[in-house]
Amino acid sequence: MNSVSTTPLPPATLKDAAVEVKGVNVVFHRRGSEPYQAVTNLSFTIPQGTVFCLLGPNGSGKTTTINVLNGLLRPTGGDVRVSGLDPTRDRRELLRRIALVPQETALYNELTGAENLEFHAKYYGVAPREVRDRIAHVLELVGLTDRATHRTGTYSGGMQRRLALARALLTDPEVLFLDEPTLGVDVQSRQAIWERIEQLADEGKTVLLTTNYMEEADALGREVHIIDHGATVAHGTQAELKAMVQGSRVVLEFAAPERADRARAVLDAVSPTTVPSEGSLSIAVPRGVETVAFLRQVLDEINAVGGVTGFRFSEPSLQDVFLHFTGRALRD
Ligand SMILES: Nc1ncnc2c1ncn2[C@@H]1O[C@H](COP(=O)(O)OP(=O)(O)OP(=O)(O)O)[C@@H](O)[C@H]1O
Repeated sequence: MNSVSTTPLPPATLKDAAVEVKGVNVVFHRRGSEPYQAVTNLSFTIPQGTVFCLLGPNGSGKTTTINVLNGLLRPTGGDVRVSGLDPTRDRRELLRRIALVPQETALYNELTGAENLEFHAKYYGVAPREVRDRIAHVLELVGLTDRATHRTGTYSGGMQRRLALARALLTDPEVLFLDEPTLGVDVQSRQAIWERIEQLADEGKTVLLTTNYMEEADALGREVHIIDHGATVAHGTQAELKAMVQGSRVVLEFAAPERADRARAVLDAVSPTTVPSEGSLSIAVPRGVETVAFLRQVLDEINAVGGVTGFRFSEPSLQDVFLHFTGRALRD
């Protein structure tokens, strides 16, 4: 499942690049306020048949980038190609080759799952003789065959997201854009969606997904591109990104979340901390001669706060990479 690779990325050639983004800028002009630069000099290439994660906090420009790629938004500057097409100029042709799963699933809650798919298939011109088979196929893919005749208003959030994915697959797209595909989804559905995404890439489809879940970016794909305030923070395979962060981390577990909060206030002065889960803190430990002195200082500080119930070392996560480059946690 986890496709972390330690080998460097081979350069994508123009021939096998499904998505190319070069120096893209997006500036929004908002009435009564200064122009707002939502995307700054963004560049990346996605080879065909791979999964690519755009990881960033809320408001970092992920949806804006997706809108540029599917031709909804013309960039202020830069160059974009999707399946070799210019998304705004060749939008009609582009829409035949791509599919988008937006954050809002926009299903018809009064219709059943199968009826939602049928409506979409007809709207997007799937050949009538193929509609039934395609619907059965995509329902099977997302594991919703047995709920096909139920109204989607009765589906859980995770099931609605899976149906939205099925809907996008009806037209057999070459490239799929998934905007935060597991936002607010339960753990089981999340796992099912991750598996489908990897399977799609194995079948030759190209998938760009946005997320602000670092676990998602860790679990999926060949390359992660981290953005903040619309600009690139770092990019590479998961292993390459983690290798950019020097040293191990110490994770401290506390008896209660309030204790962890108090310790964080104290320890942030020593080294920026992250919060892997409520009631615990993760602190970067410098390598080299200062390691022992650093650990002694941390232990002295938390001894004063009290309430520590556990202590372990851990290797860097993508959260740590984000913290390393921006000075703050992804989800702060
Ligand atoms: N049409 C618009 N006009 C003006 N500002 C906009 C417009 N669309 C987005 N923005 C601003 O651009 C920034 C990036 O927004 P965007 O929706 O791309 O972020 P995001 O990373 O997808 O966030 P989230 O994770 O919350 O979905 C935000 O500050 C947002 O308010």
